[in-house]
Amino acid sequence: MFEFLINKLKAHPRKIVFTEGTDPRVLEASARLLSGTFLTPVLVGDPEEIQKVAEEIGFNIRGAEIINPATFEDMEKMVAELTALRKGKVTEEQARELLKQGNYFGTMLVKMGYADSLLGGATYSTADTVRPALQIIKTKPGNKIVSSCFILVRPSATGDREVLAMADCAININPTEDELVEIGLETAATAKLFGVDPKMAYLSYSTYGSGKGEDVDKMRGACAKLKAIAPDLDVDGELQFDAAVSPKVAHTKCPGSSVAGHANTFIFPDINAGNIGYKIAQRLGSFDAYGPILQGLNAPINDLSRGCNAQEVYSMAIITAGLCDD
Ligand SMILES: CC(C)(COP(=O)(O)OP(=O)(O)OC[C@H]1O[C@@H](n2cnc3c(N)ncnc32)[C@H](O)[C@@H]1OP(=O)(O)O)[C@@H](O)C(=O)NCCC(=O)NCCS
Ligand SMILES: CC(=O)OP(=O)(O)O
Repeated sequence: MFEFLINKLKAHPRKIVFTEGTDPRVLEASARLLSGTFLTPVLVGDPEEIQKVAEEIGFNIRGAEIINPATFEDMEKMVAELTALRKGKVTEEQARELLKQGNYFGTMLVKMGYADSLLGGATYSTADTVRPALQIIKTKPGNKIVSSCFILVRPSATGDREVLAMADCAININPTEDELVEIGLETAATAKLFGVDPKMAYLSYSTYGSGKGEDVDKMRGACAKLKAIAPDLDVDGELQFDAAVSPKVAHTKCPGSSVAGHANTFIFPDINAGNIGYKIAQRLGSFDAYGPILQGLNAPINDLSRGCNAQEVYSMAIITAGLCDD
C-alpha cells in the first residue's frame, strides 16, 4: 500500500522525531524502521529509560538517535528561537518550561532542522500533539487552516483493496462553509496521493433539501463553492451517507448524481460526525485507518490515535516522512 512512499524515502532518506520515545509501540515501530535504511527514528526522552523499555519488550533500537530535552546541548538556542517565534505570547521562562515537554521540544527539532518530520500522539491527545505545530510551524502559504484526513483501507470482494478518504475527523471542531471548501480541496489532493480518484460527498442528515436548516445549508453551500472553484472535481452534496454509498438508495433519493452511490471521499459537517464516523468504519467495518494525516501544515507532522498499535505507528511514520516535499 505504501510502497510508493518507501521508494521515495529510499531515494531520499529522512529523519522522523517520535515525541514519545519511551512508548513500547513507538520502540517496536522504530526497531522495524531501523531494519531498513530509509527512515531514522529520533526518539525524544531519557536514553536509559528508552533503552530499558526497548530491552523489556525485546526490540533492538541500535541506530536510533536519542535526544533528551534535559541534556540537549542547544537548549538555550532553542529557548531563544521559541521565544522569538511566539513573541508577545510566550516569555523566555515559559518557553523553557514548554521545551521540557516532548511535544514542544520535538516540534522545535523539526522547526530548527534537526529532523525532517514528526509523529506524536501515542499518548499525547490530538490537541496536545497538534497545538505546538499550529503555533510554531503554522499553515502553508496559501492555506487558511490546517485540517486532517483519514485514509481507510480494507480488502475488497474482488481481492483488490477498497480505499476511502474521510475528513475532517480530528482537527476543526465546527468548520465554517469556507473552511469546508478548503477541507474538500485538501482532501481531494490527499486522496489522489493514495490512489483514490475522488468522488466526493458533502455529508449531512439531508439529501438534496430533504431536511432544512443551517447545518444542511452549510454543506450544500460548501459543495457549491467547491464545484465553482474546482469544476473538474467530482463532488456532490448535501448527501446522506446511504445515498452517498448505496446505488439503490441514490437512485431513489438523488437520481442523476455522478457521485451518489459511488462516493469514496467523504466530508463530514463537524468533528463529532467525522471522528465517530471513521471509528465506526475502523472498528465495525474492518477498515485499517491511517491518520489523522494533517493537511495544510507547513511541515510533515502527524498525530496518532492513542488506540494505535505498533504497525500503525510504523505505517504513519512512513506516510509522514514520505510526504516531505522533495
Ligand atoms: C486543534 C486545536 C487543538 C486548536 O485549538 P486550541 O488549542 O484551542 O488552540 P488555539 O485556538 O489557542 O490556537 C492556537 C494557535 O493555533 C492556531 N490554530 C487553531 N486552529 C487552527 C487550525 N485549524 N488551522 C490553523 N491554525 C489553527 C491559532 O490561530 C493559534 O495561533 P496563534 O497562537 O499563533 O495565534 C483544537 O481545535 C482542538 O482541540 N481540536 C480537536 C482535537 C481533538 O480532540 N480531536 C479528536 C481526536 S483526533
Ligand atoms: C484521531 C483520534 O481520534 O485520536 P485519539 O483516539 O487519540 O483521540
